This record gives sequence, structure tokens and C-alpha cells, in this order.
Amino acid sequence: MRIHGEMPPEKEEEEKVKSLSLSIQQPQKLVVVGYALTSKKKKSFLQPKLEVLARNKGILFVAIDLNRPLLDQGPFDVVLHKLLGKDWRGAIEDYRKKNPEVAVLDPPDAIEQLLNRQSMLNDVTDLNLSDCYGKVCVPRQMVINNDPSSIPHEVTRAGLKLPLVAKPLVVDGTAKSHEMFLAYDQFSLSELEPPLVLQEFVNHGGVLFKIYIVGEAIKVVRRFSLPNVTKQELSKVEGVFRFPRVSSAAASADDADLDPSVAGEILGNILLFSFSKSDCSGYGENWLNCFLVGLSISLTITVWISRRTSSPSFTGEACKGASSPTGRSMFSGLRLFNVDMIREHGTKDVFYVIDINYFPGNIFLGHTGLDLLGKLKKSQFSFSVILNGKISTIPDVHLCARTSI
Ligand SMILES: Nc1ncnc2c1ncn2[C@@H]1O[C@H](COP(=O)(O)OP(=O)(O)OP(=O)(O)O)[C@@H](O)[C@H]1O
Ligand SMILES: O=P(O)(O)O[C@H]1[C@H](OP(=O)(O)O)[C@@H](OP(=O)(O)O)[C@@H](O)[C@@H](O)[C@@H]1OP(=O)(O)O
Ligand SMILES: [Mg+2]
Repeated sequence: MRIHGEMPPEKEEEEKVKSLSLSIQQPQKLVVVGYALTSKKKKSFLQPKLEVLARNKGILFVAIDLNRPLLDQGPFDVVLHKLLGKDWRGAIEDYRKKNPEVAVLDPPDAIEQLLNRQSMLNDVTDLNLSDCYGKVCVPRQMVINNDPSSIPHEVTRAGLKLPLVAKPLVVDGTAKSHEMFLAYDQFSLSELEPPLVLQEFVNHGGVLFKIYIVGEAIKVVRRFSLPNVTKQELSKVEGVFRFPRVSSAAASADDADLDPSVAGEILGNILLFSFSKSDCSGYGENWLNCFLVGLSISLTITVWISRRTSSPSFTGEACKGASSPTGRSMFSGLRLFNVDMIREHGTKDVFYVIDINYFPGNIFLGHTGLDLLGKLKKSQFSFSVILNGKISTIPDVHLCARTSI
């Protein structure tokens, strides 16, 4: 006899099968990430723990075979690349055109802007951020292409202030492109080999901020940097001195007990505007994705998605460039990069962008950026970074996430 409500055995069996099939997880759709990297980058980037972490998140890294046409490979959801050369550039351009649904990180044009220490900072200057939202500057600098003997005269003519940091003009991933010199007088600079950028050294209390950007995710870390150069030191010392990679990953200052005037309880607000590459509107799901990472330092970061109409002088300008196919606005099309910023010693809100790097080291490891790899295929974003102490005065801001870190 069956109690009321009890199922007949055949029905029970049917229900069991149903609940069993529901409990079997649907196979996760893998996000396939094709990568083409220099051997140096492959070693530093594709560490086993990253691959395991990625696999657990449904992301599969697949090596692109450089001996076969790229168009014959895949299908990929995302292509990550850090390779130089015309052939590769041509192949990736062609691939992008024929596979518009694939997120190619990043477009060769956008990367190219960062391969030269003059063009990498151009857009920061052009945006003239100091006028609108605070002071984000670039150090004064000049390019020396040839004839090192002309340097002393050129430096004097340009009125550059000593000391100067001499940097190789071209950034091509080689150790040579990271060879830095600090010059206390202009005459010694003739010893160096052009092409060079000569950049005014900005005293910043020996701490540098690295702002890592992966699509919509931002992480800021502190690194040790060169100490201040005093007037006394400058008057006594002559010569040009090579200095090592002072702000490498090993020079983390996140856990250091720093003077608050250097580390900053609140240094100001670094604001990240992001905007749609295609039409600068319709952020729907994208602004849900917008979030902040990195709770380890005392900066306030605000991330927002802004419409073309808001913050006209800045966002409008940036959108214009980003939405035009030939546009070369700041970071146009870039989704995988970092900005190195320092704060002028003795000031609260005068920041300088000194370097911008494409696909920098460890950008995914320990960052939530990995989660974004899959989402990047949907969103088309570019970024501009500004810094501001007075958020409340900015009109029509679509605030997405804000946190003190
Ligand atoms: N204008 C400047 N004023 C003060 N310090 C500077 C300036 N430019 C560079 N530095 C110091 O030199 C270091 C290296 O400079 P920069 O970041 O331009 O070189 P890089 O080789 O491109 O570095 P990265 O490894 O981050 O790519 C910085 O971390 C900072 O300590
Ligand atoms: O050496 P790391 O792994 O730390 O990464 C560095 C990266 O080298 P990689 O791309 O070969 O990894 C550099 O790239 P190239 O200019 O040489 O192309 C540059 O982006 C640095 O800023 C990165 O330093 P970090 O961002 O960590 O300070
Ligand atoms: Mg660099």
C-alpha cells in the first residue's frame, strides 16, 4: 500500500535519474588562450602554477606554432602575444581582421606606441590632465638620435635640469633596452650611445607605484626606486652612473614600513576611466565586471566607466582617439599593460608617469586579472589613467567601485 504522496517505483527511478543528471556538472566551456611569446617571456609568464591556476578556472594556454600560419591554428578565444618583428606583426594584424571575435591582446598598433620611450608618454602629455583633475605630468625629456658629442649643447639648449636619467629610446625586451644611467652633468652624457631619451630625474622619496591593468582590473603595488638626489650631492658629483633594475619585482615595498609622506595615507585618487572602443556607450554588463584589486597599499583608487558626455575634456578626448580606427589616443586598444608612476617629493598630488610597459611581468599571477581573460573576449576597452584629489567635483561620473587600498 502506498502512502499518499509517495511515488510509484518507476516514477521514483525517473526522478533519481533526473537528479543524478542534474548533479553531474555540465562540462565547463574552456577559454582557449593561444600564446606567442619570446623564450624569456614564456619562462617568466607561463610558470607551472599559473597553468594550474588557469586550468582550474577553465582557461587553457596553447602555444602558437610560429612555423605554421597563424590563420590555420586555433580556434582561440584569446591570443596573448609578446613578440617583435614585421612578420609577426603582419600575421597578427591579418589574424585580427579575419577573426574579429577573438580578443587579441593587444593590437600591434597600440603596442608599438609603447616600444619607444618618447611615444609611450606622448598621450599622457597630450591629455593635459593637469588642467582638469589634478597633476599628472611626464618628466621633461628629449631624444638624442645620433652624435653623442652634441648632447651637452642640446641639453643646455633645451634647458633640461640635472640630474638626468638616460634611457635607451627603444624598448625591445632586451637587457640593453633596460640599461639606465643617472647623469649628474651634461658633459658626461657624451659617453653614452644614442638613440637615447634624456629625462629629468624627479625626486620622489625612493618609492614608485606600479599600476597594473588587465582589461578592467587594476592592481597597484609599491616598489623601491632610486633615492632622492640632493642639491648638495648634485653640486659635488660629476659623471654618468649606470644603475641596475632598482624597481624590479624583488624590490617590493608593499610590506615596508615607509614614511607616510612617501607611502601616503591617501596619496590622492587615481582614477581610471574606461570606455568602449567602438562607441563609448552602452556599458551594461561591463560595468558589472568593473572591480578593484589590491588591498595592500594606502592609495584610493576609483574606477569608473564613463560615458562620452561625462568629463568632457578628458573622456571625450580619449574616446575620440579610441573610437577612430586610426586614432592613437592614450592607451588606445591596450588591455594588458602597466603604468609606472612616482609622486614628486614634498608634494601631495604631483605625480609623474615615467614608464609604460606592455604585458609586464607577473601581470596575471596573484592578480584577479586571470579571471578576466575569458571576459576580455567580450569587452573592448581602452584605458586612460588620471589622478585626482577632488572626486566630488567631477560631474556625471558613473561610479563603479571605489575602495581605499
Ligand atoms: N624621471 C625619473 N625620475 C626619477 N626616477 C626615475 C625616472 N625615470 C626612471 N627612474 C628610476 O629608474 C627606474 C627604471 O626606469 P624605467 O621604468 O623607465 O625603466 P625600464 O627599464 O623601462 O623599467 P621596467 O623594468 O619597469 O620596464 C625606475 O623604476 C625609477 O626608479
Ligand atoms: O622581468 P619581469 O618578469 O619582472 O617583467 C618585466 C618585463 O619582462 P618580461 O616581459 O620578460 O617578463 C619587462 O618587459 P620588457 O620591457 O623587457 O619587454 C617590463 O615589462 C618590466 O616592467 C617587467 O617588470 P615588472 O613589471 O615585474 O616590474
Ligand atoms: Mg619599461
